[in-house]
Amino acid sequence: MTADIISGKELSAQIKRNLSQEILQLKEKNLVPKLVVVLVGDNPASLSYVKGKEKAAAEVGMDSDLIRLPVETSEQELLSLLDQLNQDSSVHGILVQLPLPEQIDEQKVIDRIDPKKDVDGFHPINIGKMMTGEDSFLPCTPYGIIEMIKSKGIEIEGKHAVVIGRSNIVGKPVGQLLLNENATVTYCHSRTKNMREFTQKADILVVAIGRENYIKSEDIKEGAVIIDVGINRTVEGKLTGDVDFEGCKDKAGFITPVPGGVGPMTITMLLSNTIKAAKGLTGIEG
Ligand SMILES: NC(=O)C1=CN([C@@H]2O[C@H](COP(=O)(O)OP(=O)(O)OC[C@H]3O[C@@H](n4cnc5c(N)ncnc54)[C@H](OP(=O)(O)O)[C@@H]3O)[C@@H](O)[C@H]2O)C=CC1
Ligand SMILES: Nc1nc(=O)c2c([nH]1)NC[C@@H]1CN(c3ccc(C(=O)N[C@@H](CCC(=O)O)C(=O)O)cc3)C=[N+]21
Repeated sequence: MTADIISGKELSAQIKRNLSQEILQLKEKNLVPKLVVVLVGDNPASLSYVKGKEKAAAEVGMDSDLIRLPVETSEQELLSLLDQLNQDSSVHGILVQLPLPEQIDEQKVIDRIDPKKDVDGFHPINIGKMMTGEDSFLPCTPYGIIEMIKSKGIEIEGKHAVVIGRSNIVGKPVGQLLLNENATVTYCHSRTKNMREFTQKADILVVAIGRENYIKSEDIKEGAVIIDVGINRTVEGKLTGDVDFEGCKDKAGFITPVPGGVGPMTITMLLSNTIKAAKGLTGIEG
């Protein structure tokens, strides 16, 4: 079997065309959705993601601002900035790039963002609503993954979905969204024993660990849907995922590449959430 490759790049381009149209309509009603990204410090990987977000916002005609703060910024300074952005009615979406320097408590920062502007979907209010199935901002990476699976007409209901990784930003919420879609969900993590027994039974396998080539063809089931979230840089400086793509592509039914897979979808869903925030805050519809 040769897997059907789910291109996040192509699906993103399609979705962004629709988002551009929607923004044109909002602009006719004098609403220009605006995203503000806050980056503390100068981690090169973070800077490169943040640049990607700005570029994508410009592509769809959205306003965006990047606020860069020095690495020694105090927690109080960042919280005060968030209070200001929460108050500013021209700002619809706020994203604080993670990870933050160690003097800053990440959870305190996330908790301070107005849930109506929380386009990352990390605020406890939005996480709670996601769990109960209420309308909310869905975390961008998990949201993008569901859209990728659905774009291929793959049925999620009744499937055994296995998620490797249990971070608050990827693993936990992607399992919850798969559960909301009526999959049977298993989480694996660093304390899981005999992980291969789970991965080999997965109809849908989501890998979000951060280790190059961790999942190999012998770990997966024939015909499975393989979603590779990992972003790793090889010693040669190339981007690569957590899955051995070459080894798995002849056994899987569907597989996502890195780059060009989940990453671009994360950014696209961020744009989609920002439009949703702009509409929700102003009551203006496209
Ligand atoms: N494409 C995209 O849009 C995005 C990609 N990423 C990438 O996805 C990857 C994961 O990110 P994130 O969730 O933030 O990472 P974290 O480091 O926060 O979490 C990693 C998770 O993987 C688990 N884990 C680590 N090693 C193993 C192992 N050997 N076996 C089983 N489980 C293991 C950890 O388990 P435990 O909890 O027990 O420690 C933890 O739950 C990274 O490569 C990151 O760069 C992240 C966000 C967006
Ligand atoms: N508050 C917050 N929200 C996030 O959503 C968030 C974050 N912090 N911190 C870091 C992670 C990581 N992340 C990525 C987004 C896009 C790509 C992406 O577009 N990757 C391209 C490659 C980009 C390149 O070439 O460097 C791809 O996979 O094709 C990757 C990773 C969002 N994150």
